[in-house]
Amino acid sequence: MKRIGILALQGAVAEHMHALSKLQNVTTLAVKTIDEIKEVDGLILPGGESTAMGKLLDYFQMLEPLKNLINQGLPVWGTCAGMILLAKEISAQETSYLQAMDTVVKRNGYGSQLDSFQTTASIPEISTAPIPLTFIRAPYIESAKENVKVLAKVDNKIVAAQQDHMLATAFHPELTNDLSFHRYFVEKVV
Ligand SMILES: NC(=O)CC[C@H](N)C(=O)O
Repeated sequence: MKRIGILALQGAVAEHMHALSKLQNVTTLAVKTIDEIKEVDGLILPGGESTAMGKLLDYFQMLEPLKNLINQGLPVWGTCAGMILLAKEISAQETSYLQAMDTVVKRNGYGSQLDSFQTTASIPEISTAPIPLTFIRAPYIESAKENVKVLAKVDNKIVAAQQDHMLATAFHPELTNDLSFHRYFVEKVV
C-alpha cells in the first residue's frame, strides 16, 4: 500500500484525491504540514494559483523544509501551479519557489483564463492510448536541462516532463477520467 499526500493549502486537492481513490493499493492524505508530508510516500502539488501557494508555503515556513525533502528524494508530481512551484526558474518573475526541477517555466503561457483548452496527446511512456489533456490558464516549460526527460509537447511546447523522482504536467489529469498519469506517478515515480 502506498500513501500519497496532496498538498492542501490551496487548489484542486479533492479532484486528485478522487482520482487516486480509483486506484488500488493507494491511500490518500490531504497534507498541510511538514510533519504530515514526512508520513507520505509521494506528494502531489496540485493546480491552483502558484503565487498564493508559494506565499502560503512561505508563511507556514514550509518552503525550505519541503525543498529539502524533495532534494532528499521525496517523489513529487506538480500539476499546473504545482509545476510552477517545482521550477528552478519562472520566466519574467524574480521569485521562484521550491527550485527543484531544472526547468524554466512560463506562467499563463497560453494567455488568460479564456484561453483554457482541451486536447489529446499520445504519450507512450504513460499510456498506450491517447490521453486527454485539460489546460487551465496553464504554464509550459520554456526550457529544461538535458537531465529533464520531456514526456509530452503540445504545439512544440513542453507540457509534461520528468526529472528522476519529480514529475511535472502543465495540464490537469485529475479533471479527466483518464487515470494513466496518476497510475504512472504511483507505480513508476513513487
Ligand atoms: N490551473 C492552474 O494551476 C493555473 C496556474 C496559474 N495560472 C498560476 O500561475 O499559478
